[in-house]
Amino acid sequence: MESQVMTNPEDISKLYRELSLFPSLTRADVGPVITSQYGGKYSNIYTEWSQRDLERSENVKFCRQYIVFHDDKSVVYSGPSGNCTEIKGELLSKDSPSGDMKAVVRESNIKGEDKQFLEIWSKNIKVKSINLTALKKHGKVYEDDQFGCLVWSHSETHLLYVAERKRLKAQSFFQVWPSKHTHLQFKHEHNGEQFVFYEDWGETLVSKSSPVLCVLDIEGSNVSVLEGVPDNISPGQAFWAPSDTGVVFVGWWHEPFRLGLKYSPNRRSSLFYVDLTGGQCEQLSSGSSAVCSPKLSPDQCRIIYLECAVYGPHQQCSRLCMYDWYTKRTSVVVDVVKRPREDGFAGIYSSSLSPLCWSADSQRILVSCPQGSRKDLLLVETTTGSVTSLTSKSPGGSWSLLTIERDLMVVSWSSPNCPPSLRVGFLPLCGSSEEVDWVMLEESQTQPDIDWQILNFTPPPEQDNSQYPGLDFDALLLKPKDVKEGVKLPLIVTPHGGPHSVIVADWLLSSSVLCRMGFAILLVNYRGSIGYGQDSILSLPGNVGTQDVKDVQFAVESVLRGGAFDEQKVAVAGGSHGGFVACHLIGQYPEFYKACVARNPVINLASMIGSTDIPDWCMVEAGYNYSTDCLPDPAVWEQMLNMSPIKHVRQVKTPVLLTLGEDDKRVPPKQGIEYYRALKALQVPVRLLWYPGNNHSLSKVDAESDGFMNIALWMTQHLSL
Ligand SMILES: CSCC[C@H](NC=O)C(=O)N[C@@H](CO)C(=O)O
Repeated sequence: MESQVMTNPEDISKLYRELSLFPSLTRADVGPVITSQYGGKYSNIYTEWSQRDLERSENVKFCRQYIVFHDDKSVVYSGPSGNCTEIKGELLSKDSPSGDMKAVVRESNIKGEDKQFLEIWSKNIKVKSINLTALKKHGKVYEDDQFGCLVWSHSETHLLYVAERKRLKAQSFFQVWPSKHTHLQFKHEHNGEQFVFYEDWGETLVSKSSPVLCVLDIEGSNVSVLEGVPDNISPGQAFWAPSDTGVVFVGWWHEPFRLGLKYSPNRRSSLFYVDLTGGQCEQLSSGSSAVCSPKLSPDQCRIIYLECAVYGPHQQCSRLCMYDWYTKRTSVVVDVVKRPREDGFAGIYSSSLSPLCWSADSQRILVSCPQGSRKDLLLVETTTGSVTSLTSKSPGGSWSLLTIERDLMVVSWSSPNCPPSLRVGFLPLCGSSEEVDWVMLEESQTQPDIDWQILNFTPPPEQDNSQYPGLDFDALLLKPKDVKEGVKLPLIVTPHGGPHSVIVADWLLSSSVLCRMGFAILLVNYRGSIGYGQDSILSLPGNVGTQDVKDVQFAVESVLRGGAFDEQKVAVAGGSHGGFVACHLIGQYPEFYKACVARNPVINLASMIGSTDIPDWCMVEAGYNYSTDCLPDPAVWEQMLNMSPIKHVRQVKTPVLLTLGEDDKRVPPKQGIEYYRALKALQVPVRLLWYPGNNHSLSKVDAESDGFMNIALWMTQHLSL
C-alpha cells in the first residue's frame, strides 16, 4: 500500500525545528489606566512568552508589550508597543499595584558563585539591589508555582516572598581549623550534621524542604522571616491580608513525612492567617481537606480558593470556596459535579486560578479549565454559584485566562492546528448575555495541513462500570488534511498520563509534527480523565490496567472501522500512566500494535510504591485507601503486581522504545529498567534512551527534541514506512 509519511531524518528535524518556533504564553499583566492628552484611555499589557531555542538547548523567556485603548467596555484600538526582549536571570518579578515600581528576584553568577538579589526598580532606575545571599536570613528563594510568590503590600512599602529556611552550617567531625580559628569551631554544635537527610516535596521540588515566609521592608532594606507559622506546616502561595495587617497563606502539613506535591493538589492543607504584630497564626479553613490558589477580591472582602479531598485520586473535581474576611464565614460557591449538567458544565478542574481572577465588582470569578476535551473560560457568580461558559460557543480549542484587571481579560487561545495567540476582551456586564468581543493582539499561524476533531465513545455494555454506569469518553483525532487517493494513514494512539488528567484541544508540538509527517494521532481521554464529572474520575481507581486499557482499545478499533487508517500500521505511545496503558496494550493485544514508545512508564506498582514520591498514588489506583502508617501487605502487593503491565510482559511482541529521565522522582527510571530487562530476556526488540539531568516530564529542550526524533524514527522503522 502507498505511504505518504516523511521518513528522512533531515526532513523530520527541519519540520520539528519549524514548528518548535511557535512560542507559548506564560503570563500577562495589565498596567494602570492612563488618560492621554486627547482624553483617550489606555493600558499597557505586559506579556511573557516561552520558546524552545534548539541552538542553545534551552527554553528562552521573552516579553512583549501591547497598548490597548478602551472605553472600559470595549477595546477601541490596540497594537504592540515595541519588539520582544529576552528575559534572563529573573526568577520572579512583579509590578507594584500603582504600576510605579517593579520588584525582581534575580539570580546572577558572580565569580563562579550563584547569588540572589532582590531589586526594586522605579521609573528608569534600579533604586535598590539587595544581596539576599549575603544577608543569610534564609536559603534560596522559591520561584515555583507550588509555594512561590512575590507580592507587594497594599501600601507598596513591603514585599512578601517564600524561601528555604536557613540551614545551620554543618561540618565534618574531623574539620580542622587553623589555630587562630579555634574559637570558630562553634563548640562542635553542628558536627555530624553534614549528611543529615532533608526531606523534599518530590518531583520538580527536589531542593525544597522547609519554606518560610519572608518580608522585605523596602525603605530600611531589611529582610525578616515571619514568625508564628506552626512548626508542622510548610507555607506558600502567600499574599497580604486586607490593610496589610498580616499575611494569608496556604499551609501544607508535612508530618509524619512529605509526599510529592506536583500534580497532587490532594495534600492536607489549609488557609492560614498570620498576624504581623503579634505573630498569632489562625487557621481559616477546616484543615480536613486540601486547598490551593487563594485570591483576594479587589474590594479586599473575600478570598476565593479551590478545595478537594485529601488522598484519593490526585486530580479531582474541585470545590470553589469563598471565605468572607469580615464575617469569617466560608461558603461553597461551586460544589463537586458528579455528571456533566444539561448545559454542559462538568465541574471545576484546576489546581491554580489565574493570578488575577476577580471581576472589578468583586462579584464574579473567572476560571479556565477543561470541560471535556476543550478548555473553556467559565464565569462564576459568587452570590448564586451560577456558572456560564464565555467560550463554549466560540471556536473549539483551548482558552486559558492569563489575567483579568478592571474587567479586561487577557487570554491565550490555541487549538491542535493553531499555535497560541493572544487575545483581549471585556467581561460582559453582570447579568448580560452578551458575547465577548475578542480582539487579537498577537496572531499565530494556522497550520492548514492539520485536520482535527473530537470523537465521543460509549463503551459496549460489557465494559460499562456497574458502580458508575453510563459513562462515556472522548478522543481527539488529528490527521493530515490531504490524503492521496488509495492511501491509508498509519495511526499513533496516545493515552494521556495521570490517569486523572486530560488532553484538551490545545496546540501540541509533537502531535502536530507527527501529523505533518503524515501520521494520524488518536489522543484518548479514557474514563477516569478530568473534565467529565467526578463519577468518571472515581470509576477508574481499582480498575487501572483494565478499564483504561479497554477504553483505549475500543476507541482505536472504532476508529479503524471507519476504514481511513491502516490497521497493520498502528503504534502506541504514552508517558507515565500513559506509558502504563501503552505497555498494557502491547501485553494484552500482542498482535495489534507494531511499535510502542513509553516515557517514564509505570511498569510495576508493587515495586514502585517504595521509591516514588507519591506512594499513595500506587495504593489508590490499585483500589486501596492510603494512610501514612500503612505497612507492606502481601495481598496488596499481589494485587498491585497483577494490575501492572509487567504481568503481561511474556505476551509482548511489539518493539519498545523507552525514554527515561535519570532524575525522575515520580516514576523512578528503575521502573523502565525493569521492563527493559524483561524484554531483553524475552528477546523483544527494545531500545532505551537515558536522559541525565531530566525528571519525569523529559522536557529539557535537548531531551525533548532528541526524544521526538527517536520516537518519530522508531515509528517509521517499525511501521515499515
Ligand atoms: C506514580 S506516577 C503517577 C503517574 C503520573 N501522575 C502524576 O504525576 C502521570 O501520569 N503523570 C503525567 C502528568 O499527569 C505525565 O504525563 O507525566
